[in-house]
Amino acid sequence: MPHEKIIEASSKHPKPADRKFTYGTAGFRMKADLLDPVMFRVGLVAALRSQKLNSATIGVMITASHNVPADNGVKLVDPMGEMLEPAWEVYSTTLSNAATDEELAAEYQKLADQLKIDTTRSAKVVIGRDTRESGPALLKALTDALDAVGAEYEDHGIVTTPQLHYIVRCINTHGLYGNPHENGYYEKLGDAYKQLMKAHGVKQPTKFTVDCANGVGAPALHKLAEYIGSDIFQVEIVNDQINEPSKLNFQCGADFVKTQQRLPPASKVENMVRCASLDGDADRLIYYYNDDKGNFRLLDGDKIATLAASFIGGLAKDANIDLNIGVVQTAYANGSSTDYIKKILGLPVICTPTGVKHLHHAALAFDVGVYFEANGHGTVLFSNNAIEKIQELEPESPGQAESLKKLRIFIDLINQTVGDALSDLLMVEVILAHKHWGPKEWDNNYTDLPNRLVRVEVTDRTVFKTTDAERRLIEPATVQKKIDELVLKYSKGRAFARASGTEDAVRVYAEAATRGEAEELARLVAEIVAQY
Ligand SMILES: CC(=O)N[C@H]1[C@@H](OP(=O)(O)O)O[C@H](CO)[C@@H](O)[C@@H]1O
Ligand SMILES: [Mg+2]
Repeated sequence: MPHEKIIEASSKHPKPADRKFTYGTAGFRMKADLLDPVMFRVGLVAALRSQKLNSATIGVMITASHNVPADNGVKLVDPMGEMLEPAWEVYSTTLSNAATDEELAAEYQKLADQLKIDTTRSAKVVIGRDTRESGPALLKALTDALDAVGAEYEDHGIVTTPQLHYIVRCINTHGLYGNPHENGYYEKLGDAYKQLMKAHGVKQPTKFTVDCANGVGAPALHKLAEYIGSDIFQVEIVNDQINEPSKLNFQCGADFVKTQQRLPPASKVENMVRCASLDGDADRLIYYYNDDKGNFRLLDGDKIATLAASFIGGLAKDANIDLNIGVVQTAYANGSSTDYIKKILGLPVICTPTGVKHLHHAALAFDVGVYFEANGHGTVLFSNNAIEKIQELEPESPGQAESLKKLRIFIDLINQTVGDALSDLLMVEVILAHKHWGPKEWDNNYTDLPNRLVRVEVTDRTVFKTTDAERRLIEPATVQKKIDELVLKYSKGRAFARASGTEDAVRVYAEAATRGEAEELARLVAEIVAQY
């Protein structure tokens, strides 16, 4: 029992008395200078998690995604590369809030006893971090904890968040999912892309621009592009200044483009050229372009989801294989995208609360579950049943054989563990090349309803409680009735208000038939919310 070692090591990473930490939607995330004690405690949790799961390898990713450079954070990755099991979010919160070193050691033992964990068995952890300056010091706090409890660990250095998720799954499937390192990731995705792009009748892709948010996606995309080769992947990489930490996510990246609805100032592109932006840890992707009149056009997570669903549905049809394909969205999805999926693609749509763990879980119900949040967080999940069907079906014609082969390769192209901006980028490029589409043709699938997302400061956001996948408020009691009355006044009007899980605010979303009505509906709903 490493009781004394935990106390001795923890004393180097004291918790401030006035701080309460919570493992939220995306792990722990805060100002980097507050994170040291949390990192130490997360190390203890990771070791316990591994020991609980028969010494399976657990991932620890040090990142704060699209947040400002002064922030950092940490999230745990479960053995199949998925998000941490929710019950362990609570355990992580409890350990992180132990007031003293002695209390921490006691809470550690209490958790081990409660979960019947043999703390003498081996614990295995792999670590990754993004490009933030605070990363190395936080890594030390983490490894101090792992050393105190005798855990084995491998530091994979600066990698994207999805790459760490991929590495964890590779290790725990003994290489079945792929070679458990960064180069294995490039080989797996790059080989799939090359095979799909060299298939019969595929249009050679034109050059496009990718904004890497001055984050870890930049070195990763450079390496991926080098592996694939410029003959079939012509990309101009911008905002790749990872050696200037203050530039991370600054005036660039997927979050900037989605929220500001404009090009990053540093991106100089001609009209009708497709562009993409990653976020700071490369787990979110947004496409966009300036149309022939120079107007900015966003191709967000909804557009990526509908493109993927349409292509996979078409491949399944041509392969004459019966797959239950569905799309998972949140309330933020544009109403036009939901209508397109249901009425044009003829596919079911499930709406879940915000947060990829909810969408990921819902997508598992399908043979092929396409899930994306509007902000570009998402992937495509193929169930084991679907993979077996695709692998085993005997084609009866050359056309069917070709489509089945593409479906099989497509499974390798997509990171099945978590939303992955680089994997999603390759997927979009493959689909556009197969359809001979540019951004305009893609955009023409459906037209977004004008919409507005507003951030409202309130006294206490926790009084706002929702139901029906966060689409309706149950508390404060009168608010939803007022929203409903307002919505009725607008053609194609829709609006909702929900407490943010990552910021101290309430978010209001509204859409309507015209830009003016959407803005007015959002403003009026925000005024109601702001009274609380
Ligand atoms: C409108 C919006 O983009 N909300 C984001 C944001 O959640 P909020 O609960 O809305 O703060 O952060 C989540 C974690 O990154 C992400 O899953 C979600 O899509
Ligand atoms: Mg991110």
